[in-house]
Amino acid sequence: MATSEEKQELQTPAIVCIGMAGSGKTTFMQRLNSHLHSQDMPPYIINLDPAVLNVPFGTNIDIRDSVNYKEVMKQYNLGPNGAIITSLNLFATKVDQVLGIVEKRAGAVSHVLVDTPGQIECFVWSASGAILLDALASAMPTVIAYIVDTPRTTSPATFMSNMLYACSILYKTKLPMIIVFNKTDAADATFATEWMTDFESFQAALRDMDEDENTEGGSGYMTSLMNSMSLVLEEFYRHLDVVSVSAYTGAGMDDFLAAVDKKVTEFNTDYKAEVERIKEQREKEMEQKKQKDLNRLLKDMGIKDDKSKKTEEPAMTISDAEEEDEDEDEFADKFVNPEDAEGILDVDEYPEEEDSDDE
Ligand SMILES: Nc1nc2c(ncn2[C@@H]2O[C@H](COP(=O)(O)OP(=O)(O)OP(=O)(O)O)[C@@H](O)[C@H]2O)c(=O)[nH]1
Repeated sequence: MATSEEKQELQTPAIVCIGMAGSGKTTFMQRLNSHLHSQDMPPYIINLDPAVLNVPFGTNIDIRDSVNYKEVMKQYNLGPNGAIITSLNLFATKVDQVLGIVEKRAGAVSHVLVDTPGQIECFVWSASGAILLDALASAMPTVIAYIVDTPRTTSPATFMSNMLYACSILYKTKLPMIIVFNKTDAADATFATEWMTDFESFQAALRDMDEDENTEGGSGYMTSLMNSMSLVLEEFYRHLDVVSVSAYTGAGMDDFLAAVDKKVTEFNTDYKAEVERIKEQREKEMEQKKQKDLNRLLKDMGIKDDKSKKTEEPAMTISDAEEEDEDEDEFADKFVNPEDAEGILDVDEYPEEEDSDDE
């Protein structure tokens, strides 16, 4: 892994694509990938969706090479969402390894692109999602691209729900966010940018919705609730950059990259200190918890074996406990896809890393 000095120098942005199922994350990544390649700026690509069948572009690290989603479902008797969370948990046990590879590569690429599962909550609200995002953010400027399906967001009620979701992700991840209105070839996103910048225009849309009883949410209560919510969201909108793109036609890709550059500056000035503080606090808490658990274990084992020997000869030593941790790692290793000899490491790329970058 890179030293802390190298870490400070690493300015390659990581773009984490998050969005509701079908919003176009994968297609957007595909378009961004080809756009960057066309400008001689190849990115580094990570797929964190264990359940996706086909990824229409080459990936450098793919969770599916390390964790067999269907096997996880079978062995743990889990449904689709539980299996996604468990697969991410297993993958997160290797976060140091993954980060080591990304850090080595990141200096030679323009961007690190990360695709996530469409089941947003499985990633954003899971412990493993937080671990993976924290790890990325501690290594390089990390930006969330929240992809919105524009044609499906034209009603004020759906628009507000989507923005509230984005708002909760911003506060959960504490990372700079760009709202990407995708599919603008099918529906122009001007209405959305207007609603976000001009409170009056959103109020007018709400009034129209209220008058038309056939539209969703056309009740007085809903309109009044949304009126109040939109006031709350005004503050949220101030922290965002908004771009309109079409993953199909490629429109808006340069605007998106300009917004990323802006967010990288913001990350370095406003977010980095907070990310470091959270990381330190989490490490401290984990260390305290580990120590507490170990003390409790030693105490329990001592009482069980021989009370008089308790202080002189504990039944379990720290190294025993560490061995137990290693056993847990071996357990996680079993989920590494046997077809991939290198486990979590990209087979094509890992061997050449060793010579060139190790110093
Ligand atoms: N018209 C139009 N359709 C798009 C665009 N981007 C994606 N789509 C379509 O939207 C659908 C979903 O796209 P995906 O890229 O699979 O969406 P996703 O968010 O990755 O989906 P999940 O991984 O299931 O969450 C597909 O049918 C795409 O062809 C776009 O810019 N314009």
